[in-house]
Amino acid sequence: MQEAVVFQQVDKIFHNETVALSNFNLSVNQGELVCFLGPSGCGKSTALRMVAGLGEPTNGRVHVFGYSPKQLLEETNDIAFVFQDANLLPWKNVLDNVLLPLRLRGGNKKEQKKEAIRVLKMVGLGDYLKAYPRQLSGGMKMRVSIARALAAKPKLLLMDEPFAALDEITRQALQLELLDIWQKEKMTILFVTHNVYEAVLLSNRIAVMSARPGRLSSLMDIDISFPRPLSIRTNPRFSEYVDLASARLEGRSEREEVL
Ligand SMILES: Nc1ncnc2c1ncn2[C@@H]1O[C@H](COP(=O)(O)OP(=O)(O)OP(=O)(O)O)[C@@H](O)[C@H]1O
Repeated sequence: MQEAVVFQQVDKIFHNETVALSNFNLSVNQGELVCFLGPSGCGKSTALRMVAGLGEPTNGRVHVFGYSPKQLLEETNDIAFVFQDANLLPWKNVLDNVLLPLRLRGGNKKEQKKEAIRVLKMVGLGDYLKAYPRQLSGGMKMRVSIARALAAKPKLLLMDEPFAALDEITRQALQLELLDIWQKEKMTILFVTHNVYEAVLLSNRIAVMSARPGRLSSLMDIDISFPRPLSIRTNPRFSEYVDLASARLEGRSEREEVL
């Protein structure tokens, strides 16, 4: 299987001498959905931002599809980013928000519009193309943000706690939609969360990180088949993975773990 993202002995030390990552190693294969799970401040966002070309490692290397992230960002549309904040332009309607990055890039306008409408329908916003951000709920804004990322047809989607600010029902709906989209579009997804349930529901692998300075403390295969309906949460195997991930997150010893 081809590697999508590789962290090789990555250290990140900020100017104020904060050591955010120390000897961080991880290899993600194409088509995987990997969650970075770790305590607050352990360097999850720092790691993700480096993959997006927003910040360089102090030592070590990050490569994406064999290239440096900066090169990939400048020369291709292979990477898209979804943040916790939907970051929509309030004076543009839903369709235009999704179209904006495509328009900036140039190309066939008709095709771009067709693609923007396709992804907006996929995230359940087909009836809201002309609505403005102020007319949308938090969950709908996040859907627009996801649609905007998908419209670029990225090979790699980076998501930094995209559902953290949402209520539980909306969060669950979007988690399932994301899994559905991932299966349809077959891209690689890196997803940052500190929510153990979310990590187990979404991931085919979880990269558990230790408290700062962040290292990879454990890699967990989540061996539960897709599609995963919400009812999976009542499955004993799901609970076992949640217990195991929690134990690893808290740094408890293997003997105390459930699996
Ligand atoms: N630009 C910066 N300058 C200095 N320190 C920084 C900078 N960005 C992040 N840090 C520090 O690096 C550490 C890791 O931050 P990061 O945001 O990557 O953690 P995180 O795991 O994503 O946290 P959270 O789950 O709370 O969002 C933190 O101690 C943070 O204060």
